[in-house]
Amino acid sequence: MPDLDQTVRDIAEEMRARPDRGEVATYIPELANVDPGAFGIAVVDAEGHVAAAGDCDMAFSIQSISKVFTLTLALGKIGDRLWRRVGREPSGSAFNSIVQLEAEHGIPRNPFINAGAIAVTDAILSGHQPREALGEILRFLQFIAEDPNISIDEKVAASEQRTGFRNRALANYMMAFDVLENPVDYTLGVYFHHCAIAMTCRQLAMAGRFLMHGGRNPSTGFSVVSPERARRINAVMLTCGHYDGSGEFAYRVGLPGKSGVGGGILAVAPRKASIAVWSPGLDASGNSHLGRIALEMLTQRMGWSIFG
Ligand SMILES: NC(=O)CC[C@H](N)C(=O)O
Repeated sequence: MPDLDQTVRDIAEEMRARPDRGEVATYIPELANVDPGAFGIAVVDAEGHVAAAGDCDMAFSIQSISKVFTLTLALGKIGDRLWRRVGREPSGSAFNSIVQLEAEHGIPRNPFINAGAIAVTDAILSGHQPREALGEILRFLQFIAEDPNISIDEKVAASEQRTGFRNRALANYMMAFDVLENPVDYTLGVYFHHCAIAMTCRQLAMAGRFLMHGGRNPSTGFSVVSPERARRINAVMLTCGHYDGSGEFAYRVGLPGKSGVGGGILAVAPRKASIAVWSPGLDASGNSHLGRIALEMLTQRMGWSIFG
């Protein structure tokens, strides 16, 4: 098998040189200020070794990648009852689409499109103050990444608060079907802030370790979730983690993965690695353009596709 450190360094070098970088998201104004030339990658293997290169220690806005962690927390809180409020089928439509909600009685297709993630955030909130729910999410990330230096980028959160009209529409629409239980402003406040959590590739790859190890944090031995739950979260990441680009991602990369409009992707090679990549330019589905290409190279060179 090729050397992981060398492979990761090679990929970072190739990505840095590429002229095709995609388009940085501008609908959240603060995200538009990010350098499209950035590229970072970090891989934690089954032995806990970290291979990292490029801008792997630069913090970026994790955006929808946070939805993997909120899903994990919500399942921990209310278990399979969560699936009464949100489905687990791919949507085949954009991350912020509203069209399916009317026909499907306000139940979002899956926990990774915006509507679904807002419903998941509402389940975490369950009567608590927004500050408490947000603290819980942040502490969970710090715990699984074993790093207290993970925080919310308040500028990004404020920028999305100001411009999040579509998300407000989605939340109000679900409220009309009684799918949400807390005041819309509370739920959206927590949602905007957890999307605005800033992390480096290294921190994110560390945070994803429990998903490659049957739900266990390999260095501490602590069980974060059961093996069955880890498998299921991976399954939803594979089928829904890249919105209407999920089929393409499975076809090209062959791993469960979750993208965010900040340009990050967290991918899981079960029993082999937890991987984070970051390149801010996006493709037409709102997924990192070079992030996906880098992951495709990595899985090909390391032979890590779950499809053999
Ligand atoms: N795909 C994403 O990362 C979207 C998350 C972003 N906070 C939004 O709600 O639009």
